[in-house]
Amino acid sequence: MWRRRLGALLLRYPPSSSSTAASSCQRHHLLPSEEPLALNRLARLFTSQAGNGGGHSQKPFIAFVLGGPGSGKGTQCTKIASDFGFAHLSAGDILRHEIASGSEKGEMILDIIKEGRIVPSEITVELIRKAMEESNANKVLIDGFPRCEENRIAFERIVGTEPDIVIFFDCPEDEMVKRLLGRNQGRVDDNIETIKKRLKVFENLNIPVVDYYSSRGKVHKASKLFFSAHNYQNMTTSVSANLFCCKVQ
Ligand SMILES: Nc1ncnc2c1ncn2[C@@H]1O[C@H](COP(=O)(O)OP(=O)(O)O)[C@@H](O)[C@H]1O
Ligand SMILES: O=c1ccn([C@@H]2O[C@H](COP(=O)(O)OP(=O)(O)O)[C@@H](O)[C@H]2O)c(=O)[nH]1
Ligand SMILES: [Mg+2]
Repeated sequence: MWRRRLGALLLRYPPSSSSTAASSCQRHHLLPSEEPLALNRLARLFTSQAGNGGGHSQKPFIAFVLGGPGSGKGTQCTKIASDFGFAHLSAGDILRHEIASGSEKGEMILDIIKEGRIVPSEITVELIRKAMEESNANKVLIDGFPRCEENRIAFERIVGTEPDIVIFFDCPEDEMVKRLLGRNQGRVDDNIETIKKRLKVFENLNIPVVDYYSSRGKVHKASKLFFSAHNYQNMTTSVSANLFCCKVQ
């Protein structure tokens, strides 16, 4: 793993396309703090990772994707993965896959998910590490992880690296509840009792992770763009590009 370079992204999104991104943001009336930086900043972000010498070119570019339950992480990751050529690793999906395997570990994970609690870090990190290795990708979105500071510390210890960026979906609680109740995927945790618990866990344990990475200048916040069903249905490549550029100062 960690072998291929990041150049493909730059070839696909040269700085000259920045006017498309800018006009797209104007259409969506971003607040000043959420205005996109030029696309060449995005290009620089990736160039600096790709050009960081032998050591760095051997590890993938890692984006943690965080946000409350129902904030749109999975939906947007699918788009970003297809627009930017990232592998999309959803921590929740990986855990549900373990449940489906019928293993003893899976039974324990199911009990935890039903209650909206967080699965022990060693289990999740090991499953993510394996999935990263199997994907052999040079750009990875890790969706819905780390859920708490202990998760974050375990990832850094076991995988031996930090994320390059963190994308944070900042969505109002009432909107998240509405979306979860309408998700219709037959999930054991999309019921109002568990949703209330998940929202508490998000506030108390996940927000500190966002704050930690904010203080390290790694967080890119996406908010207004993703609230309306209209924007959601009309999401385009340039909007995904803006997402990467809305950096929290
Ligand atoms: N911007 C949006 N507007 C309206 N509905 C959305 C939007 N983004 C996602 N959804 C819907 O909300 C639900 C939760 O989205 P999902 O991507 O699964 O969120 P998360 O992974 O953060 O829990 C899904 O049914 C999805 O289709
Ligand atoms: O790193 C993770 C990711 C998920 N979960 C558990 O899996 C559930 C569903 O996670 P997922 O990311 O699928 O939910 P989403 O936020 O996308 O609705 C969470 O509530 C947790 O119980 C966990 O323990 N650790
Ligand atoms: Mg999800």
